[in-house]
Amino acid sequence: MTLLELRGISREVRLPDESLLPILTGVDLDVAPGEHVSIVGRSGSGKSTLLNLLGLLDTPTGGTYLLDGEPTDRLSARRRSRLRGEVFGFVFQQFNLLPRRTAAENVAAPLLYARGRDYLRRRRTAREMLELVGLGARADQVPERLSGGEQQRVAIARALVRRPRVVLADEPTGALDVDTGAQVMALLARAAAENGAALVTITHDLNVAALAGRRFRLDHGRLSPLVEEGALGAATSDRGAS
Ligand SMILES: Nc1ncnc2c1ncn2[C@@H]1O[C@H](COP(=O)(O)OP(=O)(O)OP(=O)(O)O)[C@@H](O)[C@H]1O
Repeated sequence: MTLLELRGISREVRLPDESLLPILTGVDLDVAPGEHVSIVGRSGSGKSTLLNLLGLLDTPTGGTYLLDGEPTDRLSARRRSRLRGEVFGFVFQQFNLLPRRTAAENVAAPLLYARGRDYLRRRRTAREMLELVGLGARADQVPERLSGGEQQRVAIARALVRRPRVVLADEPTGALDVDTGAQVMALLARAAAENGAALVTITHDLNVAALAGRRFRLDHGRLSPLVEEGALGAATSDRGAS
């Protein structure tokens, strides 16, 4: 069963001079439950636009996006918003933590909109998620007291706290040094797998992409499998341009 299915997706924007700028063109992508997919591409290739479409933060201008086999273009705004919170967890390059809240409060924040038991147990669940990312002892620290790698681990715990079926990670190691980034990425992949969540990582870093079971390359809005040595080499040379 396919969880996410993009068929011939395009996304274009209208510029002030009324011309249309294509950002994504004819994108086909399937993501199965629990699998890890990575998408590499240079700056401006459309990576964030694609991730925003997958996460129901944006809508395509052409093609079909099926979630659990259901076309997403027929969803009401209310159902889109609910599905976004239930199905997806997001990890961003800049962590996006609430500065005046503790790590535990940041992780519990998505559960403030939950109901019943999930809401009532939110503090305990948040601490369990912080244990999962190795930060149980730092639960009461505010973000500025944590290193960049630790802040991203808090963001990972927050992304997983509602048990999403898919984690969408946009340059999750982009603000970290190489070694910390590698550790955080390995932890993200393990934590997503332990929670049974699919993971879609977009990155310009081939080492980050290499952890995924299936890898794709986005080039000028077109998606293709990243399989050959030549393609890997070409993507590596993009790093300087990002
Ligand atoms: N609303 C918009 N209006 C005009 N241009 C846009 C809009 N959204 C995106 N773009 C352009 O589309 C291209 C793709 O943007 P996107 O943010 O998806 O790229 P990216 O691959 O994530 O880049 P980066 O790695 O630098 O974040 C860019 O050239 C961007 O300037």
